[in-house]
Amino acid sequence: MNTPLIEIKNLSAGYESRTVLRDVNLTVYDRDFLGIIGPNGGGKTTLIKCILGLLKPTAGEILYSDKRLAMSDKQEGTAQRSSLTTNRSSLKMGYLPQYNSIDRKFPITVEEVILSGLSSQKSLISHFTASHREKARQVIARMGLEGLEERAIGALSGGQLQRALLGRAIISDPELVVLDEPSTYIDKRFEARLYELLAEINHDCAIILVSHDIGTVLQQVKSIACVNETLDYHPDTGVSEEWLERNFNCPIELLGHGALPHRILAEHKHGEGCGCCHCEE
Ligand SMILES: Nc1ncnc2c1ncn2[C@@H]1O[C@H](COP(=O)(O)OP(=O)(O)OP(=O)(O)O)[C@@H](O)[C@H]1O
Repeated sequence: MNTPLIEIKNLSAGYESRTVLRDVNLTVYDRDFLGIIGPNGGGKTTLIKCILGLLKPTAGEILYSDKRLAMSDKQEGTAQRSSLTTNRSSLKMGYLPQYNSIDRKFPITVEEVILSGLSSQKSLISHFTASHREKARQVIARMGLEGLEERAIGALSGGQLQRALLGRAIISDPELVVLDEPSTYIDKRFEARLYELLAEINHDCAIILVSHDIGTVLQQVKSIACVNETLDYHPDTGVSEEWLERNFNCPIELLGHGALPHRILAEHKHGEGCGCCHCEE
């Protein structure tokens, strides 16, 4: 997993005149499983938007892996150039957006949502082929959505909709999948399956997972970054409570609880720079 897929250098970003991210540096590797945690409003989604090209950074740059560059150097026997480029489309990415950003009234079925993950593989006016539909059928089965193919997304439960959106994110066999809070609205039964699926996908695809659930994230990922205006990267999951507290500006304790560790916040005064979830409620 030593080949960089994405290199973020000295990135700053924000909205109008407000800077949300400052001087962020991060490398995401081939088959990495990077967890992104951080307090509410710390800039996690903003970072993802920059990676996906939905928001232009105000400073710095993002470089993306281009396998074709590396391949052509190999075939031509020329010296290997850097296979990183500023061209975002050189890297195949899938994206599962935050649940609350989805318009559930949009008249589209489960099968259509999943197929839409293959839109870049056909022209705007051509139809999906039989092999596209077969791929969608396999993804629907993998997501446990059989029987719901023709159902409109407005008539799905929150968990079913999340699964349809995850199907859309992975149907194109991306090199990187970005998941923003994937377990929100997913029931406990499917949450275990979700992490199994992610482990399977991770055999040949890198994953960036944004989550508030620190305990679960630490169990699943290979490396971790905390975003709170700046980014603090940890190459493995052996983070200390001190590391978490420094990054969250808030006391945090990690507890072992059965098979799943979880977090509690130690007694503290809410407000005034405290970024803990409770203060947002
Ligand atoms: N489109 C926007 N226009 C203006 N400000 C925005 C916009 N989107 C986000 N922000 C602000 O930028 C800051 C960072 O937001 P962002 O969504 O990146 O944080 P986050 O870490 O993902 O938060 P959460 O954990 O609550 O999802 C917040 O203060 C938010 O209000």
